[in-house]
Amino acid sequence: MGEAKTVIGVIGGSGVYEIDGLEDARWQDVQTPWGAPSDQILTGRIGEVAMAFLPRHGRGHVHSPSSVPYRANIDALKRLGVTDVISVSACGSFQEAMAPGDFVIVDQFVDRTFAREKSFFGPGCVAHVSVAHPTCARLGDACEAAAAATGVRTHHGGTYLAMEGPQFSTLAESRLYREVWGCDVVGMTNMPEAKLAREAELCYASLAMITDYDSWHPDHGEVDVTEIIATLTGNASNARDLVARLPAGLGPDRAPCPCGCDRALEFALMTAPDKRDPEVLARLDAVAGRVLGAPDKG
Ligand SMILES: CSC[C@H]1O[C@H](OP(=O)(O)O)[C@H](O)[C@@H]1O
Ligand SMILES: Nc1ncnc2[nH]cnc12
Repeated sequence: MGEAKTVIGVIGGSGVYEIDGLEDARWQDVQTPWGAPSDQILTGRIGEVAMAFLPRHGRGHVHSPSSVPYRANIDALKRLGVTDVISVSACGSFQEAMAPGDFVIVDQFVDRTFAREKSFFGPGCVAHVSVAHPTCARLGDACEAAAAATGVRTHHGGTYLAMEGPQFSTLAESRLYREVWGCDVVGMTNMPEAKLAREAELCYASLAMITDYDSWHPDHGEVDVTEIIATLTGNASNARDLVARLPAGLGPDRAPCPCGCDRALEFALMTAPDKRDPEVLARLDAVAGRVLGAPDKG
């Protein structure tokens, strides 16, 4: 058996609709059993490492946080052979020290979203994976090393409050998330994305780009899109710079994930083999193919 190869998937959030330095670049359609992804996927390589880039909201920002086809996006990346997913996201900050322009390598989430499909599994094939540690430490460390090379101030570790949106938080919510729940950043998209990546046995790291102080900060007033776009315009190139440095850090040859992200389904399937629905199994061919084996053609 050949050695496993790294394939980096990048999900670009608000303000990040392209990546730099890609050779042999080509936009391609990817079909999935969960519908169409947010857009075509840009594939190519940086040096010896294969890359796949997907703009989360689509080019031209056509999807709202609630309408992003999260399952199709993760399935499509898995189908392309992606092993490691870097999510890039614009976020509000709940911490004075996490200032607009900074990066945060997020490692925990509070999921307050409620109007999204959150699992690949369900009736016909039930599974329960652990998301106690929802991000990959190895990939997070690689992001931190790449971030250090960009020179951007970077905070290692932080809790991301995922809200449904599309409206920003009320002042009372902003204070609750900051003062009572102790969250560090707020955004609208990393859930269920991170949970689905875990179900698909993909390593997942989240790079938050701080764009604002949400609404709690007495000196900064309430957040609005104009402020966010102004910050993104000045800083999105830093995220692209970080992404372009990742392949050199991760390298082309891939050892099994020390955190076990790539084996998340090992003991997760609950439905007895003779009770599993063949149609449901067929939809799981990419995300759970490793544990389910080839679908039954009969
Ligand atoms: C443009 S402001 C709100 C918007 O920006 C963030 O998107 P993403 O996480 O994809 O960078 C936030 O989650 C909202 O969707
Ligand atoms: N303050 C904020 N709340 C939610 N999502 C955001 N994305 C960027 N800033 C945000």
